[in-house]
Amino acid sequence: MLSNLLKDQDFLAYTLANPDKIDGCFDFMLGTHTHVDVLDTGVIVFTPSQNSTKDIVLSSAIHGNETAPIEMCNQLIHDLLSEKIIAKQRCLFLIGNPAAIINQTRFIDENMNRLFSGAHSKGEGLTHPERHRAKALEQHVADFFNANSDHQRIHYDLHTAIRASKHEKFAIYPYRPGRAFSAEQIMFLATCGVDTMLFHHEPTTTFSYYSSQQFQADAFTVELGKVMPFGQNDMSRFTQTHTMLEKLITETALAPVEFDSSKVNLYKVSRSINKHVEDFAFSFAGDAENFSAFSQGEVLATEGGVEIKVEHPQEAIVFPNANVPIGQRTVLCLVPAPNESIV
Ligand SMILES: O=C(O)CCC(=O)N[C@@H](CCC(=O)O)C(=O)O
Ligand SMILES: [Zn+2]
Repeated sequence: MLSNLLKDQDFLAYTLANPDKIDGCFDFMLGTHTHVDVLDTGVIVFTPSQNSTKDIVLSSAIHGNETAPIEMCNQLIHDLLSEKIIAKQRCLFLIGNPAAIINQTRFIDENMNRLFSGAHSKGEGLTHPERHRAKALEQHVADFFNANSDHQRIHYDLHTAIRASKHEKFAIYPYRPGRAFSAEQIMFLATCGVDTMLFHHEPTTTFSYYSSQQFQADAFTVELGKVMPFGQNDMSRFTQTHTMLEKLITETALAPVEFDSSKVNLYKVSRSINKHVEDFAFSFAGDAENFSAFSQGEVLATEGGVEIKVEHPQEAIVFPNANVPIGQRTVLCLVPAPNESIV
C-alpha cells in the first residue's frame, strides 16, 4: 500500500480505493526533511524535521460532493509527497467522507457537519458510518493539536456552496466567546480570495466550531465557490487560495497584512432559522443567490401557517435549504457587522 501511494502520489485515489479503512497506519520519511504519517483512510500528517510554529488542519469532503477543495488539497498533498514543495509547518489533511465522494452526494445517511462536538453520539447514538467517522475525525484533530501546546492552531474546513453566491468565496467564523476575532486571520483569508466573513454568535455542531471551541484554534468553514462534480471545476478560480495555502504550509512566517475593513465584507449572523414543521417553504425564488437581501417585513418563509418575516431593516440570506430534517437549520440570516471585536 505504501508503494502505491509513493508511486502515484495520489492520496485521493488511495483513499477512494480504501474508503472505509486502511490496513493499519504507517509512516515514512521524505528525504530527511519531513516525516509522514498515514493514520486512517483520508488522514495524512506532514511533520517537518525542523522546528515549526503552526499546526494546520486542512479538511475537505466533509460533504462528499464538494469536489473543488478535495482536488486542491490532493494537489497540495501530491506536491508534498513528490517533494515539489517542502512543509515548514506541521499539517494534517483530512478527506472527510470518502464513501460520500464515491456516491457523489453531500452525505450518505446524515449531514456530517452537524455531528461534531459529540453530536455523533447523541440522540440515536453511534449508529451509521458517518457518526463513527465524525467521532474519529474529532480524535485525529485532538491528537494533532494536543501534540503541541505552543503552536498556532489553524483549521480551514473547506467547502463549496450548493447555490451561487453574490460573494463567491466566504468564510463562517465560529462563535468564540471571550476571544476577539482575529484581524490577521481575516486578512490572510482575504489574500486567499475569501473576502467575506460571517461572524457566528452561537455554538453549532460544525467541524470548525469543534476545533475553535475545543482547541482555541483559528478555525473557519471556508466556502470556495459553487459545488460542481469532479472534472467540471474551473480550477483557475482557486489559484489564489491554492497559492496562499501553499505559502502557509511551506513558509516559516507570512508577512502580516494590516487589517483594512474596506477590503472585506463583514456580516453578523443575526439568526439561524430552524425547521419545525415538515411544510416549511421559502417565499423567495428557488434560485436566489446566497447574500440576496430582503427588507424588514418581507416574508422569508412559511411553516405551519406561520409567516417568518425579515426582522431587521435588511437581512441577507445564506445557505437556504428547506430540504433538511426537522430541527435543523434551513437558512442563516445576516446583517452588516460594523461593531465586531477584531484584534
Ligand atoms: O450551500 C449550502 O447550503 C451549504 C454549504 C455548506 O456545506 N455549508 C456549511 C456551513 C457550516 C457552518 O455554518 O460553519 C454547512 O452547511 O455545513
Ligand atoms: Zn459543505
